[in-house]
Amino acid sequence: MYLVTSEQMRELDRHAVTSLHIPEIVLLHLAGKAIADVLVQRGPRGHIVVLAGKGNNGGDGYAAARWLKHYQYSVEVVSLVHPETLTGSVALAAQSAIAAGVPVRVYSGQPLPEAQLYLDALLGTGQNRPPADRLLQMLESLAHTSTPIWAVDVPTGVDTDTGAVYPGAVQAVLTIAMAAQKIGTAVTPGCLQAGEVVVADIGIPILHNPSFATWIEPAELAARAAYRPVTAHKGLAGHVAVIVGCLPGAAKLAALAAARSGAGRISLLTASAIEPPLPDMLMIPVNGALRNSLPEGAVFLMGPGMLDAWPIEVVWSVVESGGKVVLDAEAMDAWLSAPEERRLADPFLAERVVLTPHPKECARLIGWTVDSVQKHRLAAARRLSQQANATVLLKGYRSIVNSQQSVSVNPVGGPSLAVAGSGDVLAGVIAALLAQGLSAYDAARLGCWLHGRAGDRLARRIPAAACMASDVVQELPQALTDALGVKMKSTDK
Ligand SMILES: NC(=O)C1=CN([C@@H]2O[C@H](COP(=O)(O)OP(=O)(O)OC[C@H]3O[C@@H](n4cnc5c(N)ncnc54)[C@H](OP(=O)(O)O)[C@@H]3O)[C@@H](O)[C@H]2O)[C@@H](O)CC1
Ligand SMILES: [K+]
Repeated sequence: MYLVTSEQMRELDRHAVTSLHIPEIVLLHLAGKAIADVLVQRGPRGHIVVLAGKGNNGGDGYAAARWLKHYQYSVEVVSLVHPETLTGSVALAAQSAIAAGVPVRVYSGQPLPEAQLYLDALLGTGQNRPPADRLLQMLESLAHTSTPIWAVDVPTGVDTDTGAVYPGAVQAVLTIAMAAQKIGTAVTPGCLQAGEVVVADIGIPILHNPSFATWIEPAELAARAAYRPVTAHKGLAGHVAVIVGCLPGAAKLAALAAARSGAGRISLLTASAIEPPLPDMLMIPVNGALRNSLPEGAVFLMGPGMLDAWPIEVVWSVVESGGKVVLDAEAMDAWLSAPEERRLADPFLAERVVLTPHPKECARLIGWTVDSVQKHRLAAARRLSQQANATVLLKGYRSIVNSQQSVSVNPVGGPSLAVAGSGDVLAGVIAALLAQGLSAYDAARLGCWLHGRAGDRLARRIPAAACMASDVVQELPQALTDALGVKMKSTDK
């Protein structure tokens, strides 16, 4: 499922209006009907107050009010501007609502009328600045009400394209998105304002565009990675080589996760013996230079528990060896410390190298504050992907995977994963998927989905506060079953 920006949505709207000859007012009426229909199915039966702005988002609101009136609801509109000042399709939608008997009041700072539900049709994809003046005043009074709010398309005060949240932003329990979900409501912090998002089909075709962001949908990726012919042997499922740092526990967790995610063979490259030994893994002792011990054709995982155990040049030589690589923790810093011409030398590096930063690491690597990374997660992931010339998985709720022009958002995962060692598990899963033939982008996408799903499964049995990273490893086989669609649909969170 696609996640679109305001510009991409405008392009789709334009296509519907100009190429398919669907008048804009028809789209507004269809949007209004879609909103009213969701309300009939899921909303309260009492008085509905529609808060309408001057643009087409307000037009959707007027059209919804007209439909609600038609369905014999008690409904009124509170408008930010005088209806006579409206122009174009929104003016037509307002006239239609008024003609149908919907009362319209102009907001001038008075208390909002009591309601069972407020419908936020103030601003949608046209918002281009933080709310101010009268609008901000209305938003502040909304912030103090306990009445539920549903947002039309995008909650007012949430940036459609970045998910940034402005002061006063509407806190919705439900957002009804027209034709496609807007990306700002899929990523944090915007998704936290949007509540549940329902996409309404109002007849606007979603023409495929390779630059659309998408939700991660695991079924096809999982089927590719997990396919085993009857003649399968371990050599078909690749080899993951985990390079052990000074904290071997982290590498062990990653190796166990790789084993539970389908890697055919797993080796631990270590300078000192690991006790107790892991029976399912091969220990490769490193005596002298690491680069002389690297097994051929393996996918390398560096970073978990590494601290500064290996010199920077070792990380560079592993990345430049031509194989697939997962870099986490300090190994990412080592790669980013390579001179730019070295980092950018291979134009296909992002197809085989994955970085898995959490927000603090991402901030350190691109020189932003953690706060700016968290407010602009899409931009931060893109920046790091460009700077590192690699696929980047920015961890955290609604993880983002960015590879060159492609962006995906992970719909699953939650607080049970916020535990030490969880990132090591994730890195191990991704390394296993790379070993099974997925590209860096696909392995990062399926990896974070499986990891998130394992965490969500765990959360059904154990409170998030009591989850351990090794518990997540135990859930990985079931998460893979889910991804393959055997038990649950991919969209079932
Ligand atoms: N087009 C179509 O075919 C369809 C559209 N649809 C619906 O229309 C919505 C998009 O409508 P839209 O483009 O008219 O923008 P909208 O969000 O209503 O804003 C209006 C104007 O407000 C202004 N403004 C901006 N920020 C502001 C701020 N902070 N505080 C105060 N004012 C601010 C700014 O104008 P400015 O003041 O800058 O001149 C802006 O132009 C979309 O989300 C969907 O709901 C769908 O039903 C399908 C069919
Ligand atoms: K809105």
